[in-house]
Amino acid sequence: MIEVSDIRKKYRRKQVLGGVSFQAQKGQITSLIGLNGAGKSTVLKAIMGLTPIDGGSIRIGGQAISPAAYNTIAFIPDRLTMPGSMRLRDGLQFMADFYPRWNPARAEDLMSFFRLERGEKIGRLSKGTAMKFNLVLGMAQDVDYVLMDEPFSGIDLFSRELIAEVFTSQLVEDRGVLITTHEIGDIEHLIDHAVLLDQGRVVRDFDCEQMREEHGKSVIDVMREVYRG
Ligand SMILES: Nc1ncnc2c1ncn2[C@@H]1O[C@H](COP(=O)(O)OP(=O)(O)OP(=O)(O)O)[C@@H](O)[C@H]1O
Repeated sequence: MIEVSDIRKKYRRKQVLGGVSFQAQKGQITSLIGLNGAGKSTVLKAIMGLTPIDGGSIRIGGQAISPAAYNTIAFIPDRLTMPGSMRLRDGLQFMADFYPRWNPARAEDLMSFFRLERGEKIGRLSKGTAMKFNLVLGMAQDVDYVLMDEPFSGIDLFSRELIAEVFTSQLVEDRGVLITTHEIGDIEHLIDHAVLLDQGRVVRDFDCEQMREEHGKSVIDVMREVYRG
């Protein structure tokens, strides 16, 4: 489980996280939802140790964050960070050389699933294709948790559908997935748990099936209540 407890963060004088707490379980897809600027990316960066926090704690699999704990997580940022001059095959080789948890067989499966060409240059990929390759780089690691920052942003309908399909495939296995998004439509049917953020605070945190069964509400219904008042 990833346990985020009362984390706080200021950028200069601006409080961007005002005591955020939630949990993301292994074997579940948790979505961190919020409008632009709500603090979603900051939470992911805090979990990954990419930005310091001013208070609170983060535990992964019961341990405080440490280099060992990071071996159990893959982070998929909102854009590809590899140099544009590299070809996809070089990117895969880079991962094999530097990431001890890289699983080449799973990488092959994902490359076929997304119909990606190894000879293509990273710099020439369309936005959607770049995101698919980005997903390959994250999901082909043998880790317990995968964190994804806005994997659907700015991507055409059919690419979004294909990316959503990967979540229902065996490629996710029993990992814990934490996805940030402000466009819930594509993944509403896939997510198990929703955490709604507003101005750096958790305003709702619920099990999606339970919400449907007990209150007859979809995630979008709850979002309307929260964000439109
Ligand atoms: N490096 C930074 N320096 C100063 N302020 C920042 C920095 N990064 C983020 N912020 C501010 O922190 C707040 C939260 O930003 P964050 O990127 O976490 O939001 P988000 O929910 O991911 O938004 P979006 O959906 O637009 O990506 C915003 O007001 C943003 O302007």
